[in-house]
Amino acid sequence: MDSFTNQQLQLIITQLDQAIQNHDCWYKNLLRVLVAHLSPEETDLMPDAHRRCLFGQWYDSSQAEFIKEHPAFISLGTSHEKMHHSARVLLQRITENTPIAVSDWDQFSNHLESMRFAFQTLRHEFADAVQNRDPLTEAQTRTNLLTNLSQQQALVERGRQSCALVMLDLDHFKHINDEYGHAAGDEVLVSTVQCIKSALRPYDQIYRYGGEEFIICMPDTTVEQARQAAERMRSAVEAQCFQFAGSDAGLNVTASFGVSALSSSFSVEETMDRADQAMYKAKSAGRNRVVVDD
Ligand SMILES: Nc1nc2c(ncn2[C@@H]2O[C@H](COP(=O)(O)OP(=O)(O)OP(=O)(O)O)[C@@H](O)[C@H]2O)c(=O)[nH]1
Repeated sequence: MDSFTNQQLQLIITQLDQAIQNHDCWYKNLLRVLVAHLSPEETDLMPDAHRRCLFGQWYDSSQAEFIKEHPAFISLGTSHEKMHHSARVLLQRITENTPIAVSDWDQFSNHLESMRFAFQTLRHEFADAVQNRDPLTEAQTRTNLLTNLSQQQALVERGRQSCALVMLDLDHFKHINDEYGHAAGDEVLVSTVQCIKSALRPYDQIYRYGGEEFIICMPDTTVEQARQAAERMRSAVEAQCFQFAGSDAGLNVTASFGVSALSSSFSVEETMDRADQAMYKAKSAGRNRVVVDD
């Protein structure tokens, strides 16, 4: 979800709502045809009926391109296709003027239910992502931080994977606000989060922990790998160059990083504390550096 912008998330929610509404209309019409033995829509009898309905057209369109790889979206497509195939079986009975078998109706109902469940799951996931996002930086808020970290710790405890936390804080950020204004400070925050996200893997998660402090959860990552990643982030942040009124030569910002392993030896809260302490050691040692918790 972190790879989607808020605008993309909002757009997909609107499109999903529209798709749900369209499907309800399609379903009402299907019932009408089945109950009153009317002639079915020709497109509903075609083997690729799932591509011809309004939802199918949207699903295959470039509008939905950016969520094509999302597992819940793929599962929605599968259940939608199955639902159309079983609806076609029912409609064929109407055209042949033969009774509908209860098993065929049950199969259709089950596929319809799975499809509606997939719709709701996807919508909920996207709405949840929007709700738990910091509107300025689009990093996640702290709402699900402890729950998500506890889940990661459970995987670590079962020996499934390693996991590392990286705490980072912009250096002398107050000076940027004081010297160039709050809007300039905001721009630095937004750009820095973008810059850090582009250095992360899709399943790493970045949370806004405080004003200019962020915490990154890196699943399947050892402390050494996290240190190297933090080092890459540190130099990417430092390479940014901002142009604000009064900063003719361009303004560079830096950040200090603390790295700690999420293990069974310490609680999630203690691990965050240790990453925080490592980050403060980086500040005390001169800032713009990465310190690993020892
Ligand atoms: N523009 C902007 N500033 C923010 C936001 N949230 C917090 N801040 C500012 O971030 C600054 C943090 O300052 P300090 O805690 O003194 O830290 P610092 O200046 O970065 O100094 P060090 O951390 O010691 O390097 C304060 O001036 C806050 O007002 C925000 O959303 N936007």
